[in-house]
Amino acid sequence: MRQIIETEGLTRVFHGRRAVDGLNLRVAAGEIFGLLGPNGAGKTTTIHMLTTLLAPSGGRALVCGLDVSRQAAEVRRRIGYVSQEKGVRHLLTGRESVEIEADLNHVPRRSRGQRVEEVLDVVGLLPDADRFVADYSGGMQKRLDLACGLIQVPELLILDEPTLGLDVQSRHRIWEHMAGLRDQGVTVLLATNYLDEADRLCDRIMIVDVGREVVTGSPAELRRTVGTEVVQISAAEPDKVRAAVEGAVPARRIAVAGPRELHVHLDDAAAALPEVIAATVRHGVVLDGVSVSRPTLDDVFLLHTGRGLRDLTDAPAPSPAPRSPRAGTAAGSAPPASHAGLRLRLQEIGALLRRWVLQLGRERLNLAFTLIQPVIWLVFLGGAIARAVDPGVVGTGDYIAFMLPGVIAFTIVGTGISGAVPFLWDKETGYLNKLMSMPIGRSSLLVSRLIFQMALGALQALAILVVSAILGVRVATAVPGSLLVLLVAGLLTTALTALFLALACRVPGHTTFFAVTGFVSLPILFMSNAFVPVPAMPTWMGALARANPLTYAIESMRILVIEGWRPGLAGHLAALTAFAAACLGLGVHQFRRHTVGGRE
Ligand SMILES: Nc1ncnc2c1ncn2[C@@H]1O[C@H](COP(=O)(O)OP(=O)(O)OP(=O)(O)O)[C@@H](O)[C@H]1O
Repeated sequence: MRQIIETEGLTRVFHGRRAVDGLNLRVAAGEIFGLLGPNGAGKTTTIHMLTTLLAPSGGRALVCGLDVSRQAAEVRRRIGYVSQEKGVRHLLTGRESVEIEADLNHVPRRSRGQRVEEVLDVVGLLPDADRFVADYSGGMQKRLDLACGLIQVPELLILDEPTLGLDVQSRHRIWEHMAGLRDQGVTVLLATNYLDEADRLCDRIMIVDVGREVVTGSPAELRRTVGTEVVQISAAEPDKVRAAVEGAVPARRIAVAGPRELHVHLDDAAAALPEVIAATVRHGVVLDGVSVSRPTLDDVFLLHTGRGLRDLTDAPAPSPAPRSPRAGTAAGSAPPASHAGLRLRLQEIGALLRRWVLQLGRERLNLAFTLIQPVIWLVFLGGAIARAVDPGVVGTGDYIAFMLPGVIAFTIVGTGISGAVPFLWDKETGYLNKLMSMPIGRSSLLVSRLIFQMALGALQALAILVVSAILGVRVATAVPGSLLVLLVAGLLTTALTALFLALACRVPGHTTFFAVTGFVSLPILFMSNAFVPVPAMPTWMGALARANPLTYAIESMRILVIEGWRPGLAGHLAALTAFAAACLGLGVHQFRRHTVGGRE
Protein backbone atom coordinates (compact mmCIF):
# COMPACT_ATOMS: atom_id res chain seq x y z
CA MET A 1 0.00 0.00 0.00
CA ARG A 2 1.38 3.39 -1.01
CA GLN A 3 2.11 5.64 1.95
CA ILE A 4 0.91 9.25 1.57
CA ILE A 5 2.38 10.39 4.87
CA GLU A 6 5.48 8.85 6.39
CA THR A 7 7.26 10.41 9.30
CA GLU A 8 10.22 9.16 11.25
CA GLY A 9 11.00 10.59 14.66
CA LEU A 10 9.25 13.84 13.71
CA THR A 11 9.99 16.37 16.42
CA ARG A 12 9.32 20.05 17.04
CA VAL A 13 10.75 21.93 19.97
CA PHE A 14 9.46 25.34 21.10
CA HIS A 15 11.65 27.15 23.56
CA GLY A 16 13.16 23.91 24.83
CA ARG A 17 9.74 22.20 25.12
CA ARG A 18 8.87 19.28 22.86
CA ALA A 19 5.47 19.98 21.30
CA VAL A 20 5.90 16.95 19.02
CA ASP A 21 8.22 14.26 20.20
CA GLY A 22 9.50 11.59 17.81
CA LEU A 23 6.28 10.86 15.96
CA ASN A 24 6.25 7.93 13.52
CA LEU A 25 3.19 8.37 11.39
CA ARG A 26 2.14 6.19 8.44
CA VAL A 27 -0.94 7.12 6.48
CA ALA A 28 -1.82 4.92 3.52
CA ALA A 29 -3.34 6.20 0.28
CA GLY A 30 -7.13 6.46 0.39
CA GLU A 31 -7.67 6.24 4.13
CA ILE A 32 -9.16 8.73 6.55
CA PHE A 33 -6.62 8.91 9.31
CA GLY A 34 -7.43 10.62 12.57
CA LEU A 35 -5.06 12.38 14.93
CA LEU A 36 -6.94 12.37 18.19
CA GLY A 37 -5.74 14.02 21.34
CA PRO A 38 -6.56 16.59 24.00
CA ASN A 39 -5.77 20.30 23.75
CA GLY A 40 -2.05 20.89 23.42
CA ALA A 41 -1.30 17.29 22.41
CA GLY A 42 0.68 18.46 19.38
CA LYS A 43 -1.84 17.83 16.58
CA THR A 44 -1.66 21.29 15.02
CA THR A 45 2.12 21.40 15.33
CA THR A 46 2.32 18.06 13.51
CA ILE A 47 0.01 19.39 10.81
CA HIS A 48 2.03 22.59 10.47
CA MET A 49 5.13 20.50 9.79
CA LEU A 50 3.30 18.32 7.27
CA THR A 51 1.89 21.37 5.47
CA THR A 52 5.42 22.89 5.31
CA LEU A 53 4.44 25.79 7.59
CA LEU A 54 6.86 24.80 10.29
CA ALA A 55 10.34 23.37 10.02
CA PRO A 56 10.82 20.16 12.02
CA SER A 57 13.43 20.38 14.76
CA GLY A 58 14.24 16.71 14.23
CA GLY A 59 13.29 13.62 12.29
CA ARG A 60 11.83 13.75 8.83
CA ALA A 61 8.50 13.72 7.04
CA LEU A 62 7.50 12.63 3.57
CA VAL A 63 4.18 13.80 2.16
CA CYS A 64 3.10 12.22 -1.14
CA GLY A 65 6.64 10.86 -1.28
CA LEU A 66 8.15 14.37 -1.03
CA ASP A 67 10.36 15.65 1.74
CA VAL A 68 8.58 18.53 3.51
CA SER A 69 11.85 20.30 4.22
CA ARG A 70 13.50 20.03 0.84
CA GLN A 71 10.51 19.89 -1.52
CA ALA A 72 8.14 22.25 0.28
CA ALA A 73 6.78 24.00 -2.82
CA GLU A 74 5.97 20.67 -4.48
CA VAL A 75 4.30 19.38 -1.29
CA ARG A 76 2.07 22.49 -1.22
CA ARG A 77 0.93 21.75 -4.74
CA ARG A 78 -0.27 18.27 -3.71
CA ILE A 79 -2.17 19.02 -0.51
CA GLY A 80 -5.31 20.82 0.59
CA TYR A 81 -5.40 22.27 4.08
CA VAL A 82 -8.22 23.55 6.25
CA SER A 83 -6.69 25.21 9.28
CA GLN A 84 -8.30 26.01 12.60
CA GLU A 85 -8.01 29.72 12.02
CA LYS A 86 -10.69 31.78 10.37
CA GLY A 87 -9.69 33.81 7.35
CA VAL A 88 -10.25 37.58 7.44
CA ARG A 89 -12.85 38.07 4.78
CA HIS A 90 -15.39 40.24 6.52
CA LEU A 91 -15.73 42.68 3.67
CA LEU A 92 -16.19 39.98 1.04
CA THR A 93 -19.22 37.85 0.30
CA GLY A 94 -19.03 34.11 0.79
CA ARG A 95 -18.93 33.55 -2.95
CA GLU A 96 -16.16 36.12 -3.53
CA SER A 97 -14.10 34.51 -0.76
CA VAL A 98 -14.33 31.08 -2.35
CA GLU A 99 -13.67 32.47 -5.84
CA ILE A 100 -10.49 34.16 -4.63
CA GLU A 101 -9.43 30.96 -2.93
CA ALA A 102 -10.09 29.07 -6.17
CA ASP A 103 -7.79 31.42 -8.07
CA LEU A 104 -5.12 31.12 -5.40
CA ASN A 105 -5.35 27.35 -5.82
CA HIS A 106 -5.08 27.66 -9.59
CA VAL A 107 -8.52 26.23 -10.32
CA PRO A 108 -8.94 26.73 -14.08
CA ARG A 109 -11.18 29.69 -14.90
CA ARG A 110 -13.58 27.65 -17.01
CA SER A 111 -14.47 25.28 -14.16
CA ARG A 112 -14.24 27.83 -11.35
CA GLY A 113 -17.89 28.88 -11.24
CA GLN A 114 -19.17 25.31 -11.05
CA ARG A 115 -16.61 24.26 -8.45
CA VAL A 116 -17.42 27.27 -6.26
CA GLU A 117 -21.14 26.36 -6.37
CA GLU A 118 -20.33 22.74 -5.50
CA VAL A 119 -18.27 23.46 -2.41
CA LEU A 120 -20.69 26.11 -1.16
CA ASP A 121 -23.42 23.52 -1.52
CA VAL A 122 -21.42 20.87 0.38
CA VAL A 123 -21.13 23.14 3.40
CA GLY A 124 -24.74 24.32 3.04
CA LEU A 125 -23.87 27.94 2.33
CA LEU A 126 -25.31 28.27 -1.15
CA PRO A 127 -28.38 30.23 0.01
CA ASP A 128 -26.10 32.68 1.86
CA ALA A 129 -23.35 32.84 -0.75
CA ASP A 130 -23.94 36.49 -1.64
CA ARG A 131 -24.13 37.82 1.90
CA PHE A 132 -21.14 39.54 3.47
CA VAL A 133 -19.03 37.27 5.63
CA ALA A 134 -19.27 39.91 8.38
CA ASP A 135 -22.95 38.94 8.68
CA TYR A 136 -22.24 35.21 9.01
CA SER A 137 -22.48 33.42 12.35
CA GLY A 138 -19.31 31.82 13.77
CA GLY A 139 -20.39 28.40 12.52
CA MET A 140 -21.10 29.77 9.03
CA GLN A 141 -17.65 31.34 8.90
CA LYS A 142 -16.16 28.01 9.88
CA ARG A 143 -18.12 26.32 7.10
CA LEU A 144 -16.89 28.94 4.66
CA ASP A 145 -13.31 28.14 5.65
CA LEU A 146 -14.07 24.53 5.00
CA ALA A 147 -15.54 25.35 1.58
CA CYS A 148 -12.33 27.24 0.75
CA GLY A 149 -10.26 24.24 1.81
CA LEU A 150 -12.31 21.90 -0.35
CA ILE A 151 -12.05 24.03 -3.48
CA GLN A 152 -9.56 21.73 -5.08
CA VAL A 153 -9.60 17.95 -4.79
CA PRO A 154 -6.06 17.28 -3.60
CA GLU A 155 -4.14 14.05 -3.22
CA LEU A 156 -4.06 14.64 0.53
CA LEU A 157 -6.56 16.76 2.41
CA ILE A 158 -5.46 17.88 5.87
CA LEU A 159 -8.19 19.12 8.19
CA ASP A 160 -7.48 20.63 11.58
CA GLU A 161 -10.61 20.29 13.71
CA PRO A 162 -12.90 21.03 10.78
CA THR A 163 -16.19 20.68 12.62
CA LEU A 164 -15.26 22.55 15.78
CA GLY A 165 -18.25 24.62 16.85
CA LEU A 166 -20.58 23.37 14.10
CA ASP A 167 -24.14 22.22 14.68
CA VAL A 168 -24.99 18.53 14.38
CA GLN A 169 -26.55 18.91 10.94
CA SER A 170 -23.49 20.65 9.48
CA ARG A 171 -21.15 18.11 11.04
CA HIS A 172 -23.04 15.22 9.50
CA ARG A 173 -23.03 16.90 6.11
CA ILE A 174 -19.29 17.41 6.29
CA TRP A 175 -18.67 13.85 7.42
CA GLU A 176 -20.65 12.63 4.44
CA HIS A 177 -18.53 14.77 2.15
CA MET A 178 -15.32 13.42 3.65
CA ALA A 179 -16.50 9.87 3.19
CA GLY A 180 -17.28 10.81 -0.43
CA LEU A 181 -13.76 12.18 -0.88
CA ARG A 182 -12.31 8.92 0.42
CA ASP A 183 -14.42 7.09 -2.13
CA GLN A 184 -12.81 9.28 -4.79
CA GLY A 185 -9.39 8.14 -3.57
CA VAL A 186 -8.47 11.26 -1.58
CA THR A 187 -6.44 10.59 1.55
CA VAL A 188 -7.64 12.59 4.55
CA LEU A 189 -5.70 13.46 7.67
CA LEU A 190 -8.08 14.72 10.30
CA ALA A 191 -7.06 16.27 13.60
CA THR A 192 -9.89 16.24 16.06
CA ASN A 193 -10.70 16.03 19.68
CA TYR A 194 -14.25 14.85 19.03
CA LEU A 195 -14.39 11.17 19.92
CA ASP A 196 -17.53 10.48 17.90
CA GLU A 197 -16.03 12.15 14.82
CA ALA A 198 -12.89 10.03 14.96
CA ASP A 199 -14.88 6.90 15.72
CA ARG A 200 -17.39 7.34 12.91
CA LEU A 201 -15.18 8.65 10.19
CA CYS A 202 -11.66 7.36 10.54
CA ASP A 203 -10.29 4.13 9.16
CA ARG A 204 -7.40 4.40 11.57
CA ILE A 205 -6.61 6.68 14.47
CA MET A 206 -3.45 7.71 16.23
CA ILE A 207 -4.11 8.91 19.74
CA VAL A 208 -1.50 11.47 20.75
CA ASP A 209 -0.68 13.04 24.06
CA VAL A 210 2.06 15.50 25.03
CA GLY A 211 3.51 15.22 21.52
CA ARG A 212 3.86 11.44 21.57
CA GLU A 213 1.98 8.52 20.06
CA VAL A 214 -0.19 6.77 22.62
CA VAL A 215 -1.61 4.06 20.39
CA THR A 216 -2.59 3.58 16.74
CA GLY A 217 -5.20 1.36 15.10
CA SER A 218 -8.70 1.18 13.69
CA PRO A 219 -11.43 2.30 16.11
CA ALA A 220 -12.45 -1.35 16.59
CA GLU A 221 -8.86 -2.45 17.22
CA LEU A 222 -8.37 0.32 19.73
CA ARG A 223 -11.53 -0.63 21.56
CA ARG A 224 -10.39 -4.23 21.67
CA THR A 225 -7.24 -3.13 23.52
CA VAL A 226 -9.54 -2.06 26.33
CA GLY A 227 -11.41 -5.33 26.48
CA THR A 228 -14.57 -6.93 25.29
CA GLU A 229 -17.87 -5.42 24.31
CA VAL A 230 -20.91 -6.25 26.40
CA VAL A 231 -24.47 -7.25 25.56
CA GLN A 232 -26.57 -6.28 28.58
CA ILE A 233 -29.75 -8.30 28.93
CA SER A 234 -32.57 -7.55 31.35
CA ALA A 235 -34.88 -10.44 32.08
CA ALA A 236 -36.84 -11.87 35.00
CA GLU A 237 -34.75 -15.10 34.99
CA PRO A 238 -31.12 -14.33 34.17
CA ASP A 239 -30.06 -17.93 34.73
CA LYS A 240 -32.44 -19.11 32.03
CA VAL A 241 -30.96 -16.51 29.71
CA ARG A 242 -27.43 -17.73 30.50
CA ALA A 243 -28.42 -21.30 29.60
CA ALA A 244 -29.89 -20.07 26.32
CA VAL A 245 -26.91 -17.97 25.32
CA GLU A 246 -24.16 -20.39 26.39
CA GLY A 247 -22.81 -22.12 23.32
CA ALA A 248 -24.95 -20.00 20.97
CA VAL A 249 -22.42 -17.15 20.68
CA PRO A 250 -18.62 -17.02 21.14
CA ALA A 251 -18.89 -15.35 24.53
CA ARG A 252 -15.68 -14.71 26.45
CA ARG A 253 -17.58 -14.51 29.69
CA ILE A 254 -21.20 -14.54 30.84
CA ALA A 255 -21.92 -12.95 34.17
CA VAL A 256 -25.07 -12.38 36.15
CA ALA A 257 -24.78 -8.71 37.05
CA GLY A 258 -27.94 -8.36 39.13
CA PRO A 259 -31.28 -10.03 39.98
CA ARG A 260 -32.63 -9.16 36.52
CA GLU A 261 -29.40 -8.45 34.63
CA LEU A 262 -27.01 -10.60 32.63
CA HIS A 263 -23.81 -9.44 30.90
CA VAL A 264 -22.46 -11.32 27.89
CA HIS A 265 -18.85 -10.29 27.11
CA LEU A 266 -17.95 -10.66 23.41
CA ASP A 267 -15.35 -9.40 20.94
CA ASP A 268 -18.02 -8.04 18.62
CA ALA A 269 -21.27 -7.50 20.47
CA ALA A 270 -23.14 -5.87 17.58
CA ALA A 271 -22.50 -8.89 15.32
CA ALA A 272 -23.57 -11.38 17.99
CA LEU A 273 -26.70 -9.52 19.05
CA PRO A 274 -29.17 -11.18 16.60
CA GLU A 275 -28.02 -14.64 17.68
CA VAL A 276 -28.29 -13.74 21.38
CA ILE A 277 -31.91 -12.70 20.85
CA ALA A 278 -32.69 -15.73 18.64
CA ALA A 279 -31.27 -18.12 21.28
CA THR A 280 -33.39 -16.61 24.05
CA VAL A 281 -36.49 -16.82 21.85
CA ARG A 282 -35.74 -20.52 21.13
CA HIS A 283 -35.57 -21.15 24.91
CA GLY A 284 -38.82 -19.31 25.47
CA VAL A 285 -37.29 -16.61 27.66
CA VAL A 286 -39.07 -13.26 27.82
CA LEU A 287 -36.65 -10.35 27.67
CA ASP A 288 -37.29 -6.95 29.30
CA GLY A 289 -34.57 -5.20 27.30
CA VAL A 290 -31.28 -5.63 25.48
CA SER A 291 -28.50 -3.10 24.94
CA VAL A 292 -24.92 -3.13 23.73
CA SER A 293 -22.15 -1.22 25.43
CA ARG A 294 -18.83 -0.76 23.69
CA PRO A 295 -15.63 0.70 25.15
CA THR A 296 -15.20 4.26 23.93
CA LEU A 297 -12.05 5.89 22.64
CA ASP A 298 -12.05 7.70 25.94
CA ASP A 299 -11.62 4.30 27.62
CA VAL A 300 -8.72 3.62 25.23
CA PHE A 301 -7.05 6.89 26.20
CA LEU A 302 -7.71 6.17 29.87
CA LEU A 303 -6.15 2.73 29.58
CA HIS A 304 -2.99 4.02 27.96
CA THR A 305 -2.45 7.29 29.81
CA GLY A 306 -4.31 6.90 33.06
CA ARG A 307 -6.39 10.01 32.22
CA GLY A 308 -9.71 10.54 30.43
CA LEU A 309 -9.50 12.18 27.02
CA ARG A 310 -12.94 13.67 27.34
CA ASP A 311 -12.11 15.31 30.67
CA LEU A 312 -8.99 16.89 29.21
CA THR A 313 -10.69 18.04 26.04
CA ASP A 314 -13.77 19.42 27.71
CA ALA A 315 -11.71 21.32 30.25
CA PRO A 316 -11.12 24.95 29.31
CA ALA A 317 -8.15 25.10 26.98
CA PRO A 318 -4.99 26.53 28.53
CA SER A 319 -4.35 29.98 27.15
CA PRO A 320 -2.40 29.30 23.99
CA ALA A 321 1.25 30.16 23.96
CA PRO A 322 1.95 33.01 21.57
CA ARG A 323 2.66 31.26 18.35
CA SER A 324 5.42 32.22 16.10
CA PRO A 325 3.06 33.39 13.42
CA ARG A 326 5.01 31.84 10.71
CA ALA A 327 8.00 29.62 10.54
CA GLY A 328 8.67 27.85 7.34
CA THR A 329 11.08 25.42 5.87
CA ALA A 330 14.24 26.31 4.09
CA ALA A 331 12.63 25.50 0.79
CA GLY A 332 10.68 28.46 -0.52
CA SER A 333 8.51 28.41 -3.56
CA ALA A 334 10.75 29.51 -6.35
CA PRO A 335 8.50 30.77 -9.11
CA PRO A 336 8.27 28.24 -11.90
CA ALA A 337 10.34 29.45 -14.81
CA SER A 338 7.95 28.24 -17.48
CA HIS A 339 5.33 30.23 -19.30
CA ALA A 340 2.64 28.23 -17.46
CA GLY A 341 4.34 29.16 -14.18
CA LEU A 342 4.12 32.83 -15.07
CA ARG A 343 0.43 32.43 -15.87
CA LEU A 344 -0.17 30.87 -12.44
CA ARG A 345 1.72 33.71 -10.74
CA LEU A 346 -0.41 36.25 -12.62
CA GLN A 347 -3.59 34.39 -11.61
CA GLU A 348 -2.50 34.56 -7.95
CA ILE A 349 -1.57 38.24 -8.14
CA GLY A 350 -4.91 38.95 -9.85
CA ALA A 351 -6.80 37.11 -7.08
CA LEU A 352 -4.96 38.94 -4.31
CA LEU A 353 -5.44 42.31 -6.04
CA ARG A 354 -9.13 41.53 -6.33
CA ARG A 355 -9.26 40.94 -2.59
CA TRP A 356 -7.59 44.29 -1.85
CA VAL A 357 -9.74 46.22 -4.34
CA LEU A 358 -13.02 44.71 -3.12
CA GLN A 359 -12.08 45.44 0.49
CA LEU A 360 -11.07 49.01 -0.27
CA GLY A 361 -14.27 49.62 -2.23
CA ARG A 362 -16.26 48.48 0.78
CA GLU A 363 -14.32 50.51 3.30
CA ARG A 364 -15.86 53.66 1.88
CA LEU A 365 -15.57 55.67 5.06
CA ASN A 366 -11.87 54.90 5.28
CA LEU A 367 -11.42 55.83 1.61
CA ALA A 368 -13.39 59.04 2.05
CA PHE A 369 -11.36 60.16 5.07
CA THR A 370 -8.09 59.31 3.31
CA LEU A 371 -9.09 61.71 0.55
CA ILE A 372 -10.77 64.36 2.71
CA GLN A 373 -7.79 64.75 5.02
CA PRO A 374 -5.40 66.17 2.38
CA VAL A 375 -8.13 68.50 1.18
CA ILE A 376 -8.47 69.85 4.71
CA TRP A 377 -4.71 70.43 4.80
CA LEU A 378 -4.74 72.21 1.47
CA VAL A 379 -7.85 74.31 1.93
CA PHE A 380 -7.74 75.29 5.56
CA LEU A 381 -4.09 75.11 6.59
CA GLY A 382 -2.68 76.10 3.21
CA GLY A 383 -5.18 78.96 2.92
CA ALA A 384 -4.53 80.21 6.46
CA ILE A 385 -0.74 79.87 6.57
CA ALA A 386 -0.35 81.38 3.10
CA ARG A 387 -1.12 84.83 4.54
CA ALA A 388 1.64 84.53 7.15
CA VAL A 389 4.32 83.12 4.88
CA ASP A 390 7.06 85.18 3.24
CA PRO A 391 7.07 84.36 -0.51
CA GLY A 392 10.81 85.15 -0.52
CA VAL A 393 11.39 82.25 1.89
CA VAL A 394 9.20 79.60 0.26
CA GLY A 395 10.21 80.68 -3.26
CA THR A 396 6.66 81.31 -4.50
CA GLY A 397 3.70 83.52 -3.76
CA ASP A 398 1.43 80.48 -3.99
CA TYR A 399 1.79 78.67 -0.65
CA ILE A 400 -0.84 76.10 -1.63
CA ALA A 401 1.38 75.11 -4.59
CA PHE A 402 4.33 74.97 -2.18
CA MET A 403 2.39 72.78 0.28
CA LEU A 404 0.98 70.46 -2.36
CA PRO A 405 3.96 68.01 -2.46
CA GLY A 406 4.12 68.04 1.36
CA VAL A 407 0.43 67.15 1.58
CA ILE A 408 0.94 64.34 -0.91
CA ALA A 409 3.85 63.04 1.19
CA PHE A 410 1.80 63.39 4.36
CA THR A 411 -1.03 61.35 2.86
CA ILE A 412 1.36 58.73 1.58
CA VAL A 413 3.04 58.15 4.93
CA GLY A 414 -0.43 57.20 6.23
CA THR A 415 -1.04 54.99 3.20
CA GLY A 416 2.33 53.27 3.67
CA ILE A 417 1.46 52.48 7.29
CA SER A 418 -2.05 51.24 6.50
CA GLY A 419 -0.59 49.22 3.60
CA ALA A 420 1.10 46.91 6.08
CA VAL A 421 -2.00 46.48 8.25
CA PRO A 422 -3.74 43.70 6.21
CA PHE A 423 -0.50 41.73 6.46
CA LEU A 424 -0.59 42.17 10.23
CA TRP A 425 -4.20 40.98 10.44
CA ASP A 426 -3.44 38.00 8.21
CA LYS A 427 -0.47 37.20 10.40
CA GLU A 428 -2.41 37.52 13.64
CA THR A 429 -5.52 35.65 12.53
CA GLY A 430 -3.48 32.83 11.03
CA TYR A 431 -4.75 33.50 7.50
CA LEU A 432 -1.17 34.15 6.43
CA ASN A 433 -0.42 30.57 7.47
CA LYS A 434 -3.28 29.39 5.33
CA LEU A 435 -1.95 31.39 2.37
CA MET A 436 1.50 29.95 2.95
CA SER A 437 0.20 26.40 2.74
CA MET A 438 -1.22 27.08 -0.71
CA PRO A 439 0.81 26.54 -3.85
CA ILE A 440 1.24 30.29 -4.32
CA GLY A 441 4.54 32.08 -4.72
CA ARG A 442 5.72 34.11 -1.73
CA SER A 443 6.57 36.82 -4.23
CA SER A 444 2.92 37.02 -5.35
CA LEU A 445 1.86 38.02 -1.83
CA LEU A 446 4.38 40.83 -1.70
CA VAL A 447 4.10 41.96 -5.30
CA SER A 448 0.28 42.15 -5.22
CA ARG A 449 0.36 44.28 -2.09
CA LEU A 450 3.03 46.62 -3.45
CA ILE A 451 1.27 47.03 -6.81
CA PHE A 452 -1.98 47.82 -5.02
CA GLN A 453 -0.30 50.35 -2.77
CA MET A 454 1.54 52.00 -5.66
CA ALA A 455 -1.74 52.46 -7.52
CA LEU A 456 -3.46 53.74 -4.36
CA GLY A 457 -0.68 56.28 -3.69
CA ALA A 458 -0.80 57.52 -7.28
CA LEU A 459 -4.60 57.80 -7.10
CA GLN A 460 -4.43 59.80 -3.89
CA ALA A 461 -1.86 62.13 -5.45
CA LEU A 462 -4.17 62.53 -8.45
CA ALA A 463 -7.07 63.49 -6.19
CA ILE A 464 -4.88 66.05 -4.42
CA LEU A 465 -3.69 67.48 -7.76
CA VAL A 466 -7.31 67.82 -8.90
CA VAL A 467 -8.33 69.63 -5.69
CA SER A 468 -5.33 71.97 -5.91
CA ALA A 469 -6.18 72.68 -9.57
CA ILE A 470 -9.65 73.68 -8.39
CA LEU A 471 -7.95 75.95 -5.84
CA GLY A 472 -6.04 77.58 -8.69
CA VAL A 473 -2.69 75.76 -8.67
CA ARG A 474 -1.20 75.35 -12.14
CA VAL A 475 1.52 72.68 -12.39
CA ALA A 476 4.56 74.29 -14.04
CA THR A 477 5.45 71.17 -16.01
CA ALA A 478 1.82 70.66 -17.16
CA VAL A 479 0.54 67.15 -17.91
CA PRO A 480 3.90 65.31 -18.34
CA GLY A 481 5.13 66.79 -15.04
CA SER A 482 1.84 65.90 -13.32
CA LEU A 483 2.23 62.32 -14.49
CA LEU A 484 5.75 62.30 -13.07
CA VAL A 485 4.33 63.59 -9.75
CA LEU A 486 1.96 60.59 -9.74
CA LEU A 487 4.91 58.28 -10.44
CA VAL A 488 6.91 59.82 -7.58
CA ALA A 489 3.88 59.40 -5.31
CA GLY A 490 3.49 55.76 -6.39
CA LEU A 491 7.19 55.05 -5.85
CA LEU A 492 7.17 56.68 -2.42
CA THR A 493 4.07 54.68 -1.40
CA THR A 494 5.71 51.44 -2.52
CA ALA A 495 8.89 52.30 -0.62
CA LEU A 496 7.07 53.20 2.58
CA THR A 497 4.75 50.17 2.36
CA ALA A 498 7.80 47.90 1.99
CA LEU A 499 9.42 49.63 4.97
CA PHE A 500 6.35 49.25 7.18
CA LEU A 501 5.84 45.66 6.00
CA ALA A 502 9.37 44.95 7.18
CA LEU A 503 8.39 46.44 10.54
CA ALA A 504 5.17 44.37 10.59
CA CYS A 505 7.27 41.23 10.10
CA ARG A 506 9.43 42.10 13.09
CA VAL A 507 6.89 43.22 15.70
CA PRO A 508 5.09 40.71 17.92
CA GLY A 509 1.66 42.24 17.31
CA HIS A 510 -0.35 45.21 16.06
CA THR A 511 -0.10 47.17 19.32
CA THR A 512 3.66 47.48 18.96
CA PHE A 513 3.27 48.21 15.25
CA PHE A 514 0.92 51.13 15.87
CA ALA A 515 3.03 52.40 18.78
CA VAL A 516 6.14 52.48 16.57
CA THR A 517 4.45 53.96 13.49
CA GLY A 518 2.60 56.53 15.59
CA PHE A 519 5.94 57.55 17.09
CA VAL A 520 7.83 57.86 13.80
CA SER A 521 5.25 59.14 11.33
CA LEU A 522 5.01 62.75 12.47
CA PRO A 523 8.76 63.32 13.04
CA ILE A 524 9.45 61.92 9.54
CA LEU A 525 7.15 64.59 8.13
CA PHE A 526 8.19 67.51 10.27
CA MET A 527 11.90 66.69 9.84
CA SER A 528 11.43 67.11 6.11
CA ASN A 529 10.85 70.07 3.81
CA ALA A 530 7.09 69.35 3.69
CA PHE A 531 6.05 72.73 5.09
CA VAL A 532 9.30 74.73 5.33
CA PRO A 533 12.10 74.79 2.72
CA VAL A 534 15.41 73.34 3.92
CA PRO A 535 17.42 76.62 3.56
CA ALA A 536 14.93 78.32 5.91
CA MET A 537 15.48 75.75 8.69
CA PRO A 538 17.92 75.99 11.59
CA THR A 539 21.21 74.23 10.69
CA TRP A 540 20.57 71.11 12.80
CA MET A 541 17.08 70.71 11.41
CA GLY A 542 18.33 71.27 7.85
CA ALA A 543 20.89 68.48 8.36
CA LEU A 544 18.14 66.13 9.54
CA ALA A 545 15.90 67.11 6.64
CA ARG A 546 18.73 66.43 4.16
CA ALA A 547 19.12 62.95 5.62
CA ASN A 548 15.37 62.35 5.34
CA PRO A 549 14.43 60.53 2.11
CA LEU A 550 11.01 62.20 2.16
CA THR A 551 12.75 65.50 1.45
CA TYR A 552 13.93 64.22 -1.95
CA ALA A 553 10.49 62.99 -2.95
CA ILE A 554 8.91 66.29 -1.88
CA GLU A 555 11.63 68.36 -3.55
CA SER A 556 11.26 66.55 -6.87
CA MET A 557 7.48 67.05 -6.81
CA ARG A 558 7.95 70.69 -5.79
CA ILE A 559 10.29 71.33 -8.71
CA LEU A 560 7.72 69.82 -11.08
CA VAL A 561 4.83 71.80 -9.57
CA ILE A 562 6.51 75.20 -9.05
CA GLU A 563 9.75 75.53 -10.97
CA GLY A 564 9.41 73.46 -14.15
CA TRP A 565 11.97 71.11 -15.66
CA ARG A 566 15.42 71.82 -14.22
CA PRO A 567 18.62 69.73 -13.93
CA GLY A 568 18.46 69.34 -10.10
CA LEU A 569 15.36 67.17 -10.55
CA ALA A 570 17.36 64.13 -11.70
CA GLY A 571 19.46 64.10 -8.50
CA HIS A 572 16.37 64.15 -6.27
CA LEU A 573 14.70 61.42 -8.30
CA ALA A 574 17.87 59.31 -8.09
CA ALA A 575 17.94 59.74 -4.28
CA LEU A 576 14.26 58.72 -4.07
CA THR A 577 14.87 55.68 -6.31
CA ALA A 578 17.82 54.60 -4.16
CA PHE A 579 15.64 54.94 -1.03
CA ALA A 580 12.85 52.91 -2.68
CA ALA A 581 15.33 50.19 -3.70
CA ALA A 582 16.70 50.01 -0.14
CA CYS A 583 13.17 49.78 1.34
CA LEU A 584 12.19 47.08 -1.15
CA GLY A 585 15.35 45.14 -0.34
CA LEU A 586 14.59 45.39 3.37
CA GLY A 587 10.91 44.50 2.86
CA VAL A 588 11.73 41.46 0.71
CA HIS A 589 14.40 40.33 3.17
CA GLN A 590 12.12 40.58 6.19
CA PHE A 591 9.18 39.04 4.35
CA ARG A 592 11.29 36.09 3.20
CA ARG A 593 12.75 35.69 6.65
CA HIS A 594 9.28 35.67 8.12
CA THR A 595 7.66 33.39 5.60
CA VAL A 596 10.51 31.13 4.59
CA GLY A 597 13.14 30.95 7.32
CA GLY A 598 12.46 28.40 10.05
CA ARG A 599 12.50 29.74 13.56
CA GLU A 600 11.54 28.73 16.99
N1 LIG B 1 4.62 28.76 18.05
C1 LIG B 1 4.63 28.21 19.25
N2 LIG B 1 5.43 28.67 20.20
C2 LIG B 1 5.47 28.11 21.43
N3 LIG B 1 4.72 27.03 21.79
C3 LIG B 1 3.90 26.52 20.87
C4 LIG B 1 3.81 27.06 19.56
N4 LIG B 1 2.90 26.32 18.86
C5 LIG B 1 2.45 25.37 19.70
N5 LIG B 1 3.05 25.48 20.91
C6 LIG B 1 2.86 24.58 22.07
O1 LIG B 1 2.99 23.26 21.62
C7 LIG B 1 2.05 22.42 22.27
C8 LIG B 1 1.21 21.68 21.23
O2 LIG B 1 0.33 22.61 20.62
P1 LIG B 1 -0.64 22.23 19.41
O3 LIG B 1 -1.31 23.47 18.98
O4 LIG B 1 0.12 21.46 18.42
O5 LIG B 1 -1.68 21.26 20.14
P2 LIG B 1 -3.05 20.69 19.60
O6 LIG B 1 -3.04 19.24 19.88
O7 LIG B 1 -3.26 21.09 18.19
O8 LIG B 1 -4.10 21.42 20.54
P3 LIG B 1 -5.61 21.91 20.22
O9 LIG B 1 -6.50 20.70 20.24
O10 LIG B 1 -5.91 22.81 21.37
O11 LIG B 1 -5.60 22.62 18.92
C9 LIG B 1 1.24 23.30 23.19
O12 LIG B 1 1.80 23.21 24.47
C10 LIG B 1 1.44 24.68 22.63
O13 LIG B 1 1.33 25.65 23.63
